[in-house]
Amino acid sequence: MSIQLQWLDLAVGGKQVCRGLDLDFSQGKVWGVLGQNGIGKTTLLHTLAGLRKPDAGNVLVDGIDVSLWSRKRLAQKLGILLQEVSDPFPSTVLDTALIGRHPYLAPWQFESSHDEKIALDALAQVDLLPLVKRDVNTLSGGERQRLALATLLVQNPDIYVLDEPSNHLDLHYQIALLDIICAQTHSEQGRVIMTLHDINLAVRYCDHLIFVMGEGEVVAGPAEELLNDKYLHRLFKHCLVELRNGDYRAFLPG
Ligand SMILES: Nc1ncnc2c1ncn2[C@@H]1O[C@H](COP(=O)(O)OP(=O)(O)OP(=O)(O)O)[C@@H](O)[C@H]1O
Repeated sequence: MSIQLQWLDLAVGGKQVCRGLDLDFSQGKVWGVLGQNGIGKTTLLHTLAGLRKPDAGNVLVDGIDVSLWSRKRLAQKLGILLQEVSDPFPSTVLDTALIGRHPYLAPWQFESSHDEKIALDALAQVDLLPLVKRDVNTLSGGERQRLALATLLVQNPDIYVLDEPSNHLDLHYQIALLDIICAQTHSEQGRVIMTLHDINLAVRYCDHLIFVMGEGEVVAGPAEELLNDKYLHRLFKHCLVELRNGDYRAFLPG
């Protein structure tokens, strides 16, 4: 499946996020969206997932405007991790993970043992099997984030749109979960598009980057073309020092 932005204009809260943005996500597998707090990264992600209308231009999924897809068909192709999840109703960890199967069920159809096996496999991947019967409202922040990512694995879309997937996760789970999610791009259609604040996670995982600079300016391209002083200093409004050890690259605040 393909996803493209065509002449996208987007503004929120009086701020221009992008202007005339053209982008074809088939050029890369794992895309990182970076920029300062409040610059419009979440707004951009919500727009490309069809949760918000652009001011002008289009988001095309398989060549069709995202607003014309049925939510159910779109959910089989594209899954989004929101920055904050809320659980207004009591639900177990397993029942929450099973929500990922809803795009594949008919109305009023109950989940089968096959659906449950898919959910249990995903919960095992994020080390939540011991907690399957727990109420989601009792989970820690990191456990809840692992459950949200497991629910997306159950949904199994081609395109993962992730708003700060490393939120609440300790170092071990940041790497473990991003390894699992990025491994989903092995198929021809597989894509990950994620906002990140940690430049070193972006260096580690992203082959393409989108820098949201402010006042409508967006720079996008292969990571190796964008990871340089010219852009990073402007992006972070802070000087960064680059460390290299063979192929390993890291950036520290100067
Ligand atoms: N409904 C709204 N009304 C007014 N302003 C809004 C609304 N929604 C978002 N904003 C503002 O739009 C700007 C962009 O918000 P957005 O959540 O896209 O930023 P972000 O780059 O994801 O930020 P962060 O890194 O802090 O998560 C922010 O200044 C936010 O306060």
